[in-house]
Order: sequence, then C-alpha cells, then structure tokens
Amino acid sequence: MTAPPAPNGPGFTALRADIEPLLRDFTLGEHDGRLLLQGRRMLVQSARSLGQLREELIHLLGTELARGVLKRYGYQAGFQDGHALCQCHPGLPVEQQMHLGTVLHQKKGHARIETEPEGTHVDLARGVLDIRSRWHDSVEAEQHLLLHGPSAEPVCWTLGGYAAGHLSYLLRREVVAVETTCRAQGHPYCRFRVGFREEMEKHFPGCADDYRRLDLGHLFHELEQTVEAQRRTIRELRERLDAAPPAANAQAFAALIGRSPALARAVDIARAVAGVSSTVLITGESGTGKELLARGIHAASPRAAGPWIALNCATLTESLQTTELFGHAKGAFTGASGARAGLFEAASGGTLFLDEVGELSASAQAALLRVLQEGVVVRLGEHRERRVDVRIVAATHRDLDEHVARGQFRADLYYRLNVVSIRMPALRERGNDVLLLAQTLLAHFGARFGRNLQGFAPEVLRLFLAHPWPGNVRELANVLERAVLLARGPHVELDDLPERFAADAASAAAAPPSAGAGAAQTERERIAVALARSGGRREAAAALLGISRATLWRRMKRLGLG
Ligand SMILES: Nc1ncnc2c1ncn2[C@@H]1O[C@H](COP(=O)(O)OP(=O)(O)OP(=O)(O)O)[C@@H](O)[C@H]1O
Repeated sequence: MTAPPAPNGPGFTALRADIEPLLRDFTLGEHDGRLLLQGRRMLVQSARSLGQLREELIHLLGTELARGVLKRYGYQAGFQDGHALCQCHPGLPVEQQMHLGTVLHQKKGHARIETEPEGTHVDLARGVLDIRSRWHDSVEAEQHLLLHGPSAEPVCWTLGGYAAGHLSYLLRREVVAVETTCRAQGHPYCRFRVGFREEMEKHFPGCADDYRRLDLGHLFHELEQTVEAQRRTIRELRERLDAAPPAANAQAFAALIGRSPALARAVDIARAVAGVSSTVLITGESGTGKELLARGIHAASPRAAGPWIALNCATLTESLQTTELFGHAKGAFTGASGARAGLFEAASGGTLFLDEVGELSASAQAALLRVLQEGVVVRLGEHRERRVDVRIVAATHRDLDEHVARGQFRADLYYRLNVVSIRMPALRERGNDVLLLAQTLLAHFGARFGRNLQGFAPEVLRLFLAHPWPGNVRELANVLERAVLLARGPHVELDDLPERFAADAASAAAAPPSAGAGAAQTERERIAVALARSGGRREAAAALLGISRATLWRRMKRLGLG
C-alpha cells in the first residue's frame, strides 16, 4: 500500500525518482536459493495459491472470520517488510520509507498503486494522515472474481492489511486501511482510504475490529450450529423414509415407468427427500430419467406450486452460464442494454434443476457455492446482494469424484451439492422395466401417430431384454418412435428395428447354446414376454404360461426378474 507523495503535506518531501534502486537488498541467494531482504527470508508464491487459501478459509470459517484472518496475515506481512526496509535504509526520511513500502508492495505483485492527490493530506508533524489511493489490478480482487464471482463487499483484505501493517510499523501508531470500493464489486479499480485508527473510526465505525484476534468461542458455536442443523436434516429424512408416502406425493413420480427394485429404491429416496429442502445430486448415465426424477422431487415438495426451472449447463458458454444463472446489470457487458434477473431469481420459491452440473465454469461454481452457503446472488456488474429461496437439484452423468480429484470441480461445492445423492440405475439394470417401458412408449407413439399397434413380436422382446441400451430410456424411446412409424402389421417386428438389432439377432442365433445358462435365459425370456403381453400383471402372465401365480413369483425371484 502505503503512502506515495502527498503534494500538500508540509512534512511530505518530494520523492526521488531513483528510489527503486533502494530495493537492491532484495536479492536472491546464489547458493541456497533463499530470497532475502535485509537478512529476512521472503517468499514468492503464485496468485492462485493465495486465491485457493482465501477460498478454503471462507468455506471453513465463513466470510467474516476469513476476512479477519487474512487482514491480520496482510498486516504481519506489511509490518515485517516495514521493519526490514527500515533496517536496509536507516537514514531514509519516513515519507520516503512510506513510498518504499508502496514500491515493494507493488513489486511483490499485489497491485499498482496510485495516490489521489485530491483528498490526500499528510502532515505527520501535526498528526495528520489521510491518504486516498487507487489500486489497479489488485491480485486479491482478481482471485476473488475467479473463484467466487462478483462480490457485494470489498475483498482486498490482505492488501489493506499490508498497508495498515507497514504504516503502523513506520509511524509507531495504529493505522487502519479501509477499502471503499473494490474491483470485485465491478469497479474499474479499488480505492483505499488510510489513516490513524482514532480518526478512521469516526468515518468507518468498527474498521479496526478485524485486527482483533480470532474469537474461537464464536467459531465453535457456529460449528455446533452447523452440525446440529445437519443432524436435524438426517433425522427428518429418516422419519420420512420410515413413513408411508403422503397422498400429495403419490402421483409426483407417476411419470417414471418401472417396477424394478433398482428404480423403486431411487424413487423412495427422492420421495423422502422431497419434503425437506436439501440439495440433491442425481447421478446416472445419460437418458436414465434423471430430469424426470428431479421433476418428481419438485412436484412432491412443498414448492410444487412455485416455479420449476431447468438448465442444461453443458449448452452454455462460460460467460453465458454466469449471466443466465445470476443475471446482470444494465451495461455490465457489451450488448447488455437492460438489466436482467438470472434463473436463480426466477426460480425463487421453487426448484432450479441444474443438469450436467459438472460442466459449470470455475466462476459459475464459485457463485453457485455462494448461493448454497449464503442464499444470495449478485448480478454481474452490480454490488447489491439479492436473497433467493431456491431448492437446487443437480444432475450429472459424469464421475464428479474424479472431476474433483483432477481439480476440475470444486470439492467444497461437490460436498454442498451432494447432501443427498440418488443414483439412477441404467436401463440394463432394471430387468423387466424395459418391457413395461416398451409397452407404454408403444401406446404413446401409437396415439401420437394414429397407429393402433397391438404389441411386439416375441423375438423383438427377447432382443429388448438382451440389448445393453447404452442410451437408456431415451434410446428405447427413439427405437419405438421409429418402429411405430415403420411397422406395417399389428405388431412391431424385427424389421422395424434399427439395423444394429438385426446384427444382435444374428449373433444370438449363431451363439452356441450353453446348457444351464441357456435354459435360464429361455425361461427368463418366456416369463418376460408373458409379463409384457399381460401389461405386467402377474396373474395374467402366469395364466399365459400355464403356471400358478406363486410358481411364477418363485421363478421370477430365482431368475432375478424382481
Ligand atoms: N422411467 C421412465 N419412465 C418413462 N419415461 C422415462 C423414464 N426414464 C426416462 N424416461 C424418458 O426418457 C427420456 C430421457 O429422460 P431424462 O431426460 O429424464 O434423462 P436424463 O438422465 O436426465 O438424461 P441426460 O443425462 O441426457 O440429461 C425422457 O423423454 C424421459 O421422459
């Protein structure tokens, strides 16, 4: 930070242009790789590591406590540098020492500092210190924008701390630096006001509070509250899982066709979690019905009458992700002719479904974390925080664990999203569901295209059961839409399926029969076909097969047809 020349202060002598060579003692040791300033070891670190540290502190301690820790860290850095510089140049007048500190602060890469002559008054002999300055390209604001997105408050905490520390050392009095506007708030540069604590307190009450030591009692209290809130959520979830589904929930998941235990498990968890407003992460392959399940959660929740908004994050560019989700002010970027609310504001009172959440950019991840932590959004180019009440259901077909391990997805965001996770099973794990779905989709497309098809040829059903369905239900729907359009007779035949099924059929016919497994497969297929023909009704299927309902049940259990 510190004080560059103040033209109107009597004790503030003009600075020499050659002051920078005074930093010559800032040398790299040749043998031991140590960077020294007057015998004190210095450190060069990447801007991102500061950003990451800030971010973890904010996540761990909350913004308020993190700000205090980082200001004190900056204060120590400025204080120590002030001491080292005074040792290097013991005879240098204090005004020049102040400038030297500014040069060193700049050289360390924190910001480019420019004094505002207007408003700056320094007359140390009379105890006057009021420095106004502009800080261009603050590293801290840059990192904050990168990792957290725009901020409603100034964020250059270590930088301000450094200024305060350096001047406090030089002037042997408590000096405070207050950032009045910040680049992270959307301003072109940051502005600081620096002065003695007593005077500054008059203009900025409480401005020295951050320099006090950490209040551990407060921290523990917050931690306890968080743990207790999580315990409450878990208790509530347990109770809901145990209770019978409430009537209002009954129809919410009706669109999800299937009776397999794997699907039932996913729906059970979704139904249980619908009533609380926890964030939910739905995982599973593409086309398994993640969005359908998310809609069910919304429909079964107390927010059902509120908005349901779905966004596929993969379809937007990085900059669009931020503006779509969080909105923007008028003139925030070229072409922003008017202010616009983002989807978070639009979804307030309801549910926002973030599909392909693994594709969110780093800045959108940071802003999303803020919404999850603090329940506020800041539109791009604005300073104002807007409170939103949105339930987030996110989905991904990716392995987010791996994404986190590779540093492509924030671990803290992952944990926040993953409060409850639901895995949608792949269609090939759902046994007979494929036949039930096929029947339903046949009726659906038949009605849409005016075709009255009665069912499927048995070999088609066999192929459906054997097919791995990499595209899951979406692939099945596409296959059936095409088949309904192509079918000439009352049943869907092998010819009506895409060519890959003909190849499957040929290889099935060519495969040598394998004793036990083959018999089981045939029995499984016969049962599956009977169930499909009878629309899933076991009694009718048993009658078709000529066995009792109990025998059918036993055989289904043995063959894993659930
Ligand atoms: N169990 C089901 N019953 C009825 N229709 C289903 C079922 N599962 C999925 N579908 C249908 O399959 C299609 C794909 O479903 P959805 O979009 O929910 O999948 P997704 O897992 O979200 O896919 P993606 O990951 O590609 O976004 C939709 O048309 C949906 O209605």
